Amino acid sequence: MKLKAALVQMAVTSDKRANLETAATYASEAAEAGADLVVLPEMFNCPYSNDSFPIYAEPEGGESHQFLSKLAARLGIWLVAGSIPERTKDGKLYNTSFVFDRRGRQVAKHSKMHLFDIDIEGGQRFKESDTLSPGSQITVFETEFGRIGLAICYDLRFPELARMMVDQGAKILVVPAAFNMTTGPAHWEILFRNRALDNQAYVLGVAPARDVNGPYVSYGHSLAVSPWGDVVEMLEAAPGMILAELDLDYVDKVRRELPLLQHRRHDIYTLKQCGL
Ligand SMILES: O=C(O)CCC(=O)C(=O)O
Repeated sequence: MKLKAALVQMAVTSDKRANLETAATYASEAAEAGADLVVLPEMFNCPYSNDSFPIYAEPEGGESHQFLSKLAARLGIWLVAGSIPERTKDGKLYNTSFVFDRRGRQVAKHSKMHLFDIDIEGGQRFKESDTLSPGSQITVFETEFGRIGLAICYDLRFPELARMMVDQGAKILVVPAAFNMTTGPAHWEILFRNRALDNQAYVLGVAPARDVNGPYVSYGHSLAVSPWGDVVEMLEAAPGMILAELDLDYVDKVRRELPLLQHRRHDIYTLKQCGL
């Protein structure tokens, strides 16, 4: 079974409505080209900054959520709606990705579990935990193509999380993300290829286009990696879209021929999900 995925590397501005419209334009183009699944970047409706998150934050069911739900229904696509700052009833903020099915129903929601607090000498600094709270759910959702796992940006650096999504049946991992000009050139492609190899899964990374005048300069380089670890397609820094065909039978073939997931020594070590 095959599905067509569209990876939308859009320019993100400080105008929320304009960002939603840009996402809709790409999604319409993708649907016209036969895309089954459209993926938007991390924080696609808001500048990536701690100053902006509280201002742009919305509850589940807010303006962006309604817009995206209608968009998915109108186009008849699966929509992994990048991420937006979400405000919950208790007033906390999360970096949250909503997923809508072809009828516009929300079928999943992932809040970034690992907050991006780094301070690289002479390079990137950021402290998401100044404004955001971490999510605590591992997110896998069911489609007619099988299960898809969802993580956000820095979450990708934690191989345990990817492996747990795969243990829950995911053959595709979708990662809205926004690496920067310090860690992007150094680690972006390696990490995506690593997770694909570790788990023999398709891994999709979707970033905002680079804006050198923005508060946070995105590395871009949205990419699709195959379960064999090949980069199927990768963009550079400019706005654009990848349309990639994902072959789920190929995932099965790679896992059958090189059965590393079955070769694990569960008698020696194990990965367990903690009760909350
Ligand atoms: O892990 C990285 O290097 C970048 C992560 C990041 O930018 C994020 O989580 O938003």
